Amino acid sequence: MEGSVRATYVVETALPLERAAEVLAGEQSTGTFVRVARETDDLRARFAAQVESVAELPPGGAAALPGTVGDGPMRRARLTLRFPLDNFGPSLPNLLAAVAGNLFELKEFAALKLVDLDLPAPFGSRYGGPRFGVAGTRALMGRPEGAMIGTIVKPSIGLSPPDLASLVTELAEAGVDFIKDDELQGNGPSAPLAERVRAVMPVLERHADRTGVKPMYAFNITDDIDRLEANHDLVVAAGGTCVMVVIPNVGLAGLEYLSRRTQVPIHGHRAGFGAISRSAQVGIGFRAWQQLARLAGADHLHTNGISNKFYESDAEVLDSIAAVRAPLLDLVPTVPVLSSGQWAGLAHATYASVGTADLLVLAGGGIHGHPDGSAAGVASMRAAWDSALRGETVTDALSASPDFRRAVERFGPPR
Ligand SMILES: O=C(O)[C@H](O)COP(=O)(O)O
Ligand SMILES: [Mg+2]
Repeated sequence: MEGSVRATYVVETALPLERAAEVLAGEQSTGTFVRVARETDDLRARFAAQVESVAELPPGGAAALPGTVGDGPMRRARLTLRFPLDNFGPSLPNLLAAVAGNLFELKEFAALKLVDLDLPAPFGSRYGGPRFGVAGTRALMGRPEGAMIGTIVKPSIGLSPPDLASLVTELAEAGVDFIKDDELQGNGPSAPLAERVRAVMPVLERHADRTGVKPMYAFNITDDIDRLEANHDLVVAAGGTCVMVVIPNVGLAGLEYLSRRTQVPIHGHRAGFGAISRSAQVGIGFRAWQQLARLAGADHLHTNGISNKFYESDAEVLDSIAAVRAPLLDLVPTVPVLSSGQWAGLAHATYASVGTADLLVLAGGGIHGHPDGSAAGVASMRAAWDSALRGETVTDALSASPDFRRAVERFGPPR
């Protein structure tokens, strides 16, 4: 099969950098720790991964990964390997064995993080990517332009289905575009998926009959793979227009399985992603990972937002949003989902940095924690985003919107 995959890593090692790169390339393609009998030059020429570039970086200063060997000074580098596509074919699980497999355990490396991927066209042919993306999501939620404003049900767990129905009624009347279950609310016995669907969908259907707009509700259908289809069907049969999965928990193969069958957009939550990405010394960076999630079918993908409650800096968040918006193998564009500690006061700064309204901006605490309640929280978000999109200043927005002014009393000064 023609073509190759380029994988870029940030590594740290006490070995000479070129030697370390060769170890990595050999171990992850044809080789092992010694040259073996049938590893002919011809075989290596066809299947061995090639070192494409090694660029030294300033030292990172972080502690070496456990078990690292070597006495020499640690050197840090960005290195790119090229893997023949023939080694694994356009299969995401098998690609991962090569570009993100045993290599994390090699003792020659004090740091090793996969930071980017360049995948050839056959991946786009095999994986359909998002079925709905930005345009399909906008059409279903009845928001042809402007920022898509959404919320997460909070409290995350504990609301009874009738309480949930009453919250959804308030949010729909306030003009929210999107509501989602929290990732913590899956199919627990206190509020099973089927009961949540039965509570929420009649509210949204009645609202749609009255207004012509059905806010999108992402039901969290995360579960074992053999339950995903039935969970999806339950939502769709009741008129639901979105399903959510926690991608690290169902895995790329689970997401892909669902994507082949789905009749509605898939909201991709990234809870757990921090375990593979937070360390600068080991794991997979968002630029690489988001490509896999998009190929496997994520219509919406969490990127965090600026000034979030997690560890990522604004620069990292903005890079993640840019990564999701960058074209990938002719796939339909995925919607970046800005979530985590978001509220109205971040709208102007976010829009100034990203320059697009093709975003799903979610505020949980930032809406339900509004001093005047959830509806006022939605109104504050809408006022701030509409103002930002009109090119006004935060001060303009504050003087025009009492709900935004009240939000500031609770959440502090806007950015
Ligand atoms: O699932 C999410 O995206 C988070 O629960 C965000 O919640 P928050 O807006 O209250 O931080
Ligand atoms: Mg959450």
